[in-house]
Amino acid sequence: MNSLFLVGSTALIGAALYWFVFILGSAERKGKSAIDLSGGSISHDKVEENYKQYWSFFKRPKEIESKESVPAFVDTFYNLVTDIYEWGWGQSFHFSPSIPGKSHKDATRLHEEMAVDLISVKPGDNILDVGCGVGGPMRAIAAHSKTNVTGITINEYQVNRAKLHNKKAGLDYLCNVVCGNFLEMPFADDSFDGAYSIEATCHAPNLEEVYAEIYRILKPGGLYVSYEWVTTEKYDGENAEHVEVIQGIERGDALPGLRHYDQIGEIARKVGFEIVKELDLAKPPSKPWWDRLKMGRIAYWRNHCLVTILQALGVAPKGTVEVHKMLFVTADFLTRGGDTGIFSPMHMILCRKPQS
Ligand SMILES: C=C(CC[C@@H](C)[C@H]1CC[C@H]2C3=CC[C@H]4[C@H](C)[C@@H](O)CC[C@]4(C)[C@H]3CC[C@]12C)C(C)C
Ligand SMILES: C[S@@+](CC[C@H](N)C(=O)[O-])C[C@H]1O[C@@H](n2cnc3c(N)ncnc32)[C@H](O)[C@@H]1O
Repeated sequence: MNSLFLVGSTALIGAALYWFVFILGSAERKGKSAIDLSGGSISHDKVEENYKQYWSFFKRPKEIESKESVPAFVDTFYNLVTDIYEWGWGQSFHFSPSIPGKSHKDATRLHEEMAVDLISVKPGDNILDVGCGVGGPMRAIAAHSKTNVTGITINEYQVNRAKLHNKKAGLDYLCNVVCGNFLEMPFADDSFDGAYSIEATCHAPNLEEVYAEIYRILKPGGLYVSYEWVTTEKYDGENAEHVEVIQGIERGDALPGLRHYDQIGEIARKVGFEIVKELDLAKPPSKPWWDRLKMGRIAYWRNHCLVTILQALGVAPKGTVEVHKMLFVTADFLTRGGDTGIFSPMHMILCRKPQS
């Protein structure tokens, strides 16, 4: 009787643990498990120190405004968050409008495919992914368009992750990744047929400099599309709640300062682009992009427990719990930005480099 009880309760605890770790929360394939969480290119014992260093940037706002220090600050951020993003969100580090009846994975892919459809490229063309992360969009875009995609990211750890995923997906013959700064790209003038950036150029202290670089590397007549993070027409700089939400988003997402939506077209024109189309993809009839963040709340709590246990066991580096907490708080600011309509992560701008 006693041994039957023991076997029964062990099986029950095992099943509960399995449910807690593997079933609870989003069911998407992430390709990264909690036991592999690292600090990117930062060594295990330096993660906590680097997290403190990340926060110290915000104590010296003048520094994150200077072009020279921003790439290092963004690089540190992505060393700290890349594994957590992949584990808890997937290989595409961006938002997309919810689509009734479709999974997050499908909605994400459709949002990515739309970018390459907009730049009207053909199979065999060479296109650039500006700020490519671990390459989720790049792989979807290469598979959909059969173009050769080169991705650039400032973070070396992401380069290695992206290359590994490209190989695993059998797409390394179309996808190439380089480590570099999008403010000074290692590419020749007029060398790409098209370019896109998905929620990446918001990290630039000066948008004009990235747009000028993209303009330089595009062939005349080439198209560039960007999904920009912006404050909308609803944002009021005198409203304390608005300011709190936007500052929260900037601090939790390594942003040197969010731009207002009406600055984007102006900057693109200034560097020489013709504006083909400009539209906030978050606006109705699109369904809320922030629904996914709201629905993930139970999973975040589960993740917090797991990260705490793994850090206590020495499996996850010291500092991981703090980084996870920061993201938890950021998710709330982003949701408030969406609910109030003062923020959009998908202000789309489609530009052409003139023929002459
Ligand atoms: C474009 C950028 C990144 C956008 C999003 C991909 C990420 C913004 C906030 C991130 C997350 C917040 C909460 C995390 C959660 C607490 C954790 O358990 C699992 C991962 C999160 C869901 C994480 C995932 C990625 C984000 C949604 C910026 C940086 C310009
Ligand atoms: C939020 S992620 C988006 C990644 C990818 N576009 C996606 O949607 O999955 C932002 C990306 O921009 C890159 N990035 C930010 N600043 C950069 C810079 N100065 N030079 C190159 N890449 C940069 C980051 O390294 C990261 O890969």
